Amino acid sequence: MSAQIIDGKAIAAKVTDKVTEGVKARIAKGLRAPGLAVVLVGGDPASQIYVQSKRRTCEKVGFTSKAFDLPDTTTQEDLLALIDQLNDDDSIDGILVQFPLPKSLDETLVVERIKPSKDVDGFHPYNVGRLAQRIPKLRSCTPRGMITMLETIDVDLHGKHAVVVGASNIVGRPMTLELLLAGCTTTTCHRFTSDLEHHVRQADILVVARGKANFIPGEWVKEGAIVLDVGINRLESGKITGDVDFDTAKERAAYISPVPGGVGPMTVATLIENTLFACNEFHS
Ligand SMILES: Nc1nc(=O)c2c([nH]1)NC[C@@H]1CN(c3ccc(C(=O)N[C@@H](CCC(=O)O)C(=O)O)cc3)C=[N+]21
Repeated sequence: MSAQIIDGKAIAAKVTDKVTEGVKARIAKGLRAPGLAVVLVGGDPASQIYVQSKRRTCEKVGFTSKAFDLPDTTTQEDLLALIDQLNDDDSIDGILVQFPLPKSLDETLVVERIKPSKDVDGFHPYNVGRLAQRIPKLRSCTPRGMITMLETIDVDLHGKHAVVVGASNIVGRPMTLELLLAGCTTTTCHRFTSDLEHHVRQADILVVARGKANFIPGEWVKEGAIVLDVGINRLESGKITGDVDFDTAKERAAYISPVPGGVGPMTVATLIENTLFACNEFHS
């Protein structure tokens, strides 16, 4: 049996269509369009591609998108001053500062400076804490996007064993919190996990955010599992691949998300969804 492929690109398109409707509804009521500020510091080529895709999607759904491209030499004070200015700007509902930042800048200070109501990445400790206490407001885009993917599958998550491989602040940890909120029993694996294979083999829901091609062999995937692959690894051939050995995993899984065309597009769609939410809920 071969798994059903979870088409992240198609699900993301549905999400952004819904946001387009939401923007139109605002305009029809005489309200302003939502505004997203996208801040990029330095010229990392991968970041430039992601940022472009976010800006393009903003325009497609009718948002006002403000681009800030700052040089590598930007100081901490300069960046914090820009965030203060955007926090006070009534035409801006969401502030996205693309990560990773150049090493001279402190990502924690930056995240904590963004007003929680404009934190459309869902990285601020306030928003992560809300999720941890089952009262989410703005939710981290990649984890929330994966929950949207799971909602398209006819499966009851209650009591399912979800195993998350990776414990980063932006994906692994908030994904564990999302799955816990959804009623799963959760296991989080990380660099100190002693028997990764044992844990992965137990997973009804397997989420992998490790950043290493073919990190999870298909034979480890439980028969009938749902597999969500967050990895984006560029091979020497130029091809992009995930963290799971897709070809063998798809023979065992019931559902599996591909790379590209899986979780990645959902991240962008959720950012857009979060910006409309912030606009309607907090700023109007
Ligand atoms: N403040 C901040 N927020 C982020 O959300 C954030 C960030 N920093 N830094 C980098 C990561 C990475 N990320 C991706 C977004 C879209 C795709 C995406 O759309 N990928 C496509 C294309 C892949 C490709 O061709 O490169 C796909 O998987 O099909 C991937 C990765 C957001 N991130």
